[in-house]
Amino acid sequence: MLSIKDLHARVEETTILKGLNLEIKPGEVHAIMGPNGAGKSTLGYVLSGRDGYEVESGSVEMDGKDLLDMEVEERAQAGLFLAFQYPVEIPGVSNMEFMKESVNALREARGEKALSSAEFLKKAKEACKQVELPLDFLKRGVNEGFSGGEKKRNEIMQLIMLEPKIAILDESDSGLDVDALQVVAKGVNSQRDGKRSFIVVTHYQRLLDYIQPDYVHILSKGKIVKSGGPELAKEVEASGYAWLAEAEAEGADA
Ligand SMILES: Nc1ncnc2c1ncn2[C@@H]1O[C@H](COP(=O)(O)OP(=O)(O)OP(=O)(O)O)[C@@H](O)[C@H]1O
Repeated sequence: MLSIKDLHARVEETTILKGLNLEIKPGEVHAIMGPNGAGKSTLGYVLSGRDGYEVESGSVEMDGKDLLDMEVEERAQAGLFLAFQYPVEIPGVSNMEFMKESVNALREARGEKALSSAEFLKKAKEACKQVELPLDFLKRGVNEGFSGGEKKRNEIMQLIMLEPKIAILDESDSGLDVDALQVVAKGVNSQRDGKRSFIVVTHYQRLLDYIQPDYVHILSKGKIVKSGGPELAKEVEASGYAWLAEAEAEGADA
């Protein structure tokens, strides 16, 4: 589904991703952990085609198509969903208008019929209920005045509505209280259908107690240096990242 090969990318003059490889098959959940500044958010931004992030070399294919060659909207139309670490506010545009436009644009791109207002509202109400957001949120400006936890619930609501093929959730546990964390995890789990894939960027093992990943990867200095199963997240929780520096020192000595 998503195949990242030897990806090198820079922001401004600094190369951040330095040979990143990652293969994601349909239905898989991959957790990405790693020290601050490792390049985790950069990976999400590069995949989503954010301005200012320049690919130097390597390739990213989604369902066999060159993702890096696509415009931002084309990436979304191809089925990529990126939940930003700090979702943007769009004052003056209601959540409802924004979501309806987005959902129908994607449905059109998939060759599906646009949802009528009534159909959209029904689906949106169900999604709000699922993430425990009051319906009033649909009338508010996009992310306007939302608390951190509300923004995250809103993102998961968008995920449920947009039905992407692959979702990248960045720092999904940042600032979330335990209840919100569980709501987010429940929302994600409800979208796991054996076909949809997820990349979950997290610092904390506790999120992975609720969202069971198939694979855990450690990103350090712009590349994945270790991959394993859920037990790898438990190791990180227990012993931090000191072993990374030791492994690098050993590598340098060898
Ligand atoms: N505009 C920029 N100009 C120069 N360097 C940048 C820019 N944006 C990000 N960086 C650098 O890129 C590196 C990787 O940042 P990134 O946010 O991807 O790390 P991260 O692994 O997500 O970190 P964290 O866990 O702290 O969120 C950092 O050293 C950061 O300072």
